[in-house]
Parts: sequence; C-alpha cells; structure tokens
Amino acid sequence: MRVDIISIFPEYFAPLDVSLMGKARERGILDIRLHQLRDWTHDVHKTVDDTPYGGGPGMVMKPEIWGEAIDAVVAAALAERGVPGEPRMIVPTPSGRPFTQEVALEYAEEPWLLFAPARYEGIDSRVMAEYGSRLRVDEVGIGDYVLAGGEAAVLVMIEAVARLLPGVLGNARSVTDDSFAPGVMANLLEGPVYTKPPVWRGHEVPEVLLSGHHGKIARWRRDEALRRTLEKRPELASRLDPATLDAYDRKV
Ligand SMILES: N#Cc1c(N)n[nH]c1-c1ccc2c(Cl)cn(Cc3cccnc3)c2c1
Repeated sequence: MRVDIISIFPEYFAPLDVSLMGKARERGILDIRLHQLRDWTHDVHKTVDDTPYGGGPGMVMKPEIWGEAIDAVVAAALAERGVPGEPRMIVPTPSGRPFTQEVALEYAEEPWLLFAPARYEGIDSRVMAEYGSRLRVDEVGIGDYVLAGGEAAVLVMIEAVARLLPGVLGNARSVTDDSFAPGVMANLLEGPVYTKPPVWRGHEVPEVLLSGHHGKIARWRRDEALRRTLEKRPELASRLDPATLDAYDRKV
C-alpha cells in the first residue's frame, strides 16, 4: 500500500518509523511518503493560511497551496512505476465521518491513500469540492474529543489500517481476534490476559487458564469478554447476537 501524507508538520509522523509500522515499511508492505505543505508556498514567509471570509475566529488554510501540493504529489506518484490509478483522499475533520474498524477495513483494501491533515480551522472547502469531482474524498474524524489538528487522526488511521494488511501482524496475532473485528468477536471487548508467574504479589492466574482444557478456556475467555462488554460498553452488547448473550454463563 502506497500512503502519501501532506502536512506542515511532517515530523509529527516519526512514529511511523518504529515498531509495526517501521517493520511494514522495511518489508515493503507499506510505502509511506511525507510531504511538507510549505514546499508549495511562494512567499518568503511560506504562508499557508489566511483570515476566513465572513469573519470569525482562527485562520483557514489557503486553497492554492493545497491544490498545488496535491497535484504535484499525485503526479509524482503516478510517474513512478507501480502506483495504481488515483488515490483515495482522506481529510481529517472534527465533523467528519466517524473512523471505525469498518472504515479501517474499507481503507485496507485501497492500494493508495492520500492523507491531508490540516491545522487552524481547516482547509478552504473548495479544495474538497475540486478533488471530490476527480477522486474519492472522505472527510473523517476520530472520536468525540477536540484535537489541535488532523495529524494525530492520521497516525491513528494509518496504524488501524496498516495492521490489517497481510504480513504486518505476523503469525502470532490475527486481526480476526480483534475486539471490533467482524465475526465471532464483533462488538465484544477483549478479555483479561495473563502470563508467568502463576502467582504475583498474591494474585493468582485463573485456574481454568492453567487447566490445559482448551474448550473450557475458550468458553471462559468468551464469558469474560461478554462480562466486560456488558459492564463497560453496554451499547456494544446491545448489538450482540441474542444467542451469544443466551449462551453467556452469567454465574451471577
Ligand atoms: N477536534 C477534533 C478532531 C477529531 N476528533 N478528529 N479529527 C479532528 C480534527 C481534524 C482536523 C482538524 C483541523 Cl484542520 C483543525 N482541527 C482543530 C479543530 C478542532 C475543533 C474545531 N475546529 C478545529 C482539527 C481537528
């Protein structure tokens, strides 16, 4: 997967050089390119923003700069061998489509993502109108809390998408076991996990996990996941298949 990110803070994406993302890049599973938006400015101050039409607080990012940057990044990528078609453009915005595991799965199918994380009050809306007629452009938000810009949202989305790509997680971990993955674990939170020693500061590992009885262990894990989901995220539990809830050995 090819990923282009245009930002005034490309250094914000240093975390993509480490851990899972770093290994995926080394193995060629992910090809992430960072671009400094200010490289497409034409004034000595490298200005990327201006006051909003109609007044109001804050500043708005200038359409000309973004237009030149997006055109140049897309053209350069297309000039390289092996970059397919046109990118899916993703613009983080506070009011955007909520980013969920379902959206991550959708993006993981894309060969090319172009992220446009902005700052200030956002990008002049004509940029989305311009590219919306040529590309698939999504305005996406992560969670109901206030960020200072779109870069953190891009980091979250790239990690959530990249870990779904074949070969990124390795054999030890399967995305089908994820808390929010479709299928059996859909809408179930993960249960508690334990490792050696069997007793730590007087806290014992649940006996069933030491029993070697795989059927009982699987049932215990599912019951714990259900218990946690009912306790912490009842709105998720309400989406569970009734048969799953009926099978839950509530032991209460
Ligand atoms: N907040 C949030 C949020 C979230 N939860 N996901 N994505 C965002 C996000 C994405 C892009 C920008 C850009 Cl550009 C500027 N801000 C700051 C801001 C915050 C509130 C109102 N106006 C601007 C962004 C926030």
